[in-house]
Formats: sequence, structure tokens, C-alpha cells
Amino acid sequence: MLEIKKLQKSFNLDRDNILVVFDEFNLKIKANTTTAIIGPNGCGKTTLLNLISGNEKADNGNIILNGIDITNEAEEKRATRISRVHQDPSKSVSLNLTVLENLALADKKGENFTLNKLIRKQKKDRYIEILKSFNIGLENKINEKVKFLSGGQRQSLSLIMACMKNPKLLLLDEHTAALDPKASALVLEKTRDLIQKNKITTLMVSHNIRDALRYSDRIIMLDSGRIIIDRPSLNIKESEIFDIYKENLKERFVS
Ligand SMILES: Nc1ncnc2c1ncn2[C@@H]1O[C@H](COP(=O)(O)OP(=O)(O)OP(=O)(O)O)[C@@H](O)[C@H]1O
Repeated sequence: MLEIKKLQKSFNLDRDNILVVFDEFNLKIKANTTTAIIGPNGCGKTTLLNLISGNEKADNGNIILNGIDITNEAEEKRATRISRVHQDPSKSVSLNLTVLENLALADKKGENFTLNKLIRKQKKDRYIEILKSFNIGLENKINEKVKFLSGGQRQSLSLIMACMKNPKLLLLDEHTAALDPKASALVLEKTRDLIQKNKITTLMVSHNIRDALRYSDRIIMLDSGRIIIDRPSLNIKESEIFDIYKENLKERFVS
């Protein structure tokens, strides 16, 4: 359902230096699966999500979502089908608006509206139901500004908002990296529930190999824009990933 064909992306660092991040990069992602993307700093994880979401433009190649070539589509247009949750909540939610106002905004993604007309009683009841089903007490904080919520509550809200319009593709960009271990575990559990319930195809970038393995069907490791591991998550151990990674680094420095 997501197909990336011969993707190329370089950045002009200065007049004489070009950094090639992806050179003829190919990837196929099956519908209703969760794929974890791991790899060292600078290997291209965020750039890949930026290219898929339209935040960065590809130099060449194709990105095809559900049979439609979206390579040249504007980010706003893609956003009606592709949702993203960032590590930094201020990129996903409006911190100075209330929980309810944020939900109303997410509900109107891709449409023209005025905020004060949005939150009618009927809608409010629906939003409260959605929050209740998440089961972390957010329904008691609907009129609270998001900046006063805990990190875990904020990321949970970001996630609910990202999934509200049933996206075809969900991009999780280290969305629990800034949380403490307990909040991170809670958000990851809730993420899995939401993805499974709504059957959302998901790409999850993570630096935590254990979480990546536990919460995905397939694990991909990138190194310098190349795939060096591509395995079902059930068929690979954390230690094996470290070994392959170390071996790859060694080869790179020897050659
Ligand atoms: N806008 C940009 N201009 C120049 N170079 C960039 C730009 N965006 C990314 N890069 C470079 O591209 C490479 C890949 O970056 P990217 O952020 O995708 O890596 P990453 O795997 O997400 O790393 P991290 O784990 O540190 O977040 C890095 O060398 C980075 O410095």
C-alpha cells in the first residue's frame, strides 16, 4: 500500500558539498502493518518521514500510497491521508488551546471553519467519548489548555488527533522519546491499541530497539540511507540487531 521507488534525496550543505541521504532507495510497506525504522543518528529516518509526509521534496523517484503517486503532492493535501506524531508535542498540538479545541481542529483537518462554531454539544459528546475510550482520564481535562497536561497526556492527545480522521498512513517520529519510561510504555500501549482497532498502516521511527521490536510487525534498520536489516520483528533478537549493526560499521571503516 505504500511503495517507495528509486527515491533520491540530497542536501546542498554549502557551495562545494552535497550530502546524499537517499540514492535509489526502495521500500514496500503492506497495509495494516506496523514497521519500525531504527538506525544511528543521521542515517535518514526523519528525512524519510519528511519525504513521505511532503515536508521535504524528493529529488527523484516515486512515493505511491494506495496506488496514487503522491510524490509531487503538497504537504497539506497529503495530510488528509497521512498523519504524523512528532517527538515535540508543539508540532502536533496547539499548546495554548484546550483539549476540546484541539480535538475540534483535528476533526476539521482539510476543511474551512471558524473555531467557535465548531464545538457544538453533539460534537463535544463525541469527543468526550473518544477521550473516555482512551482510558487515561483526559475526558476530565477537556477545558484545560494542553500546555498544562503531562507529557504522556499530551502525546496521547496528539495520537488521538492524528487518528481521528482515519488516516491511510500514520507516521510516528520518536513520539515517546521525550517521555519518562512509565509514560512512554503507556503511550506505546495506547498507540498499539489505536492502530489495531482502526487498522492503520504505521511507520514508527524509534531509537529504542526493544520498543521497536515489541511494538512492530517488521523492523528495518537504516545506515547511511541504506537498509541493512529488514526482518519480521518476531524473528530477530535485540542482540542480533546490535551484532549486525557493529559488523556493518566495521566493514564501512575497513573498506
Ligand atoms: N534540511 C537539511 N539540510 C541539510 N542537511 C540535512 C537536512 N535535513 C537532514 N539533513 C542531514 O541529512 C542526514 C539525515 O538526517 P535525518 O534527520 O534524516 O537523520 P535521522 O536518522 O533522523 O537522525 P536522528 O536519529 O539524529 O534524528 C543527516 O546527516 C542530517 O544532518
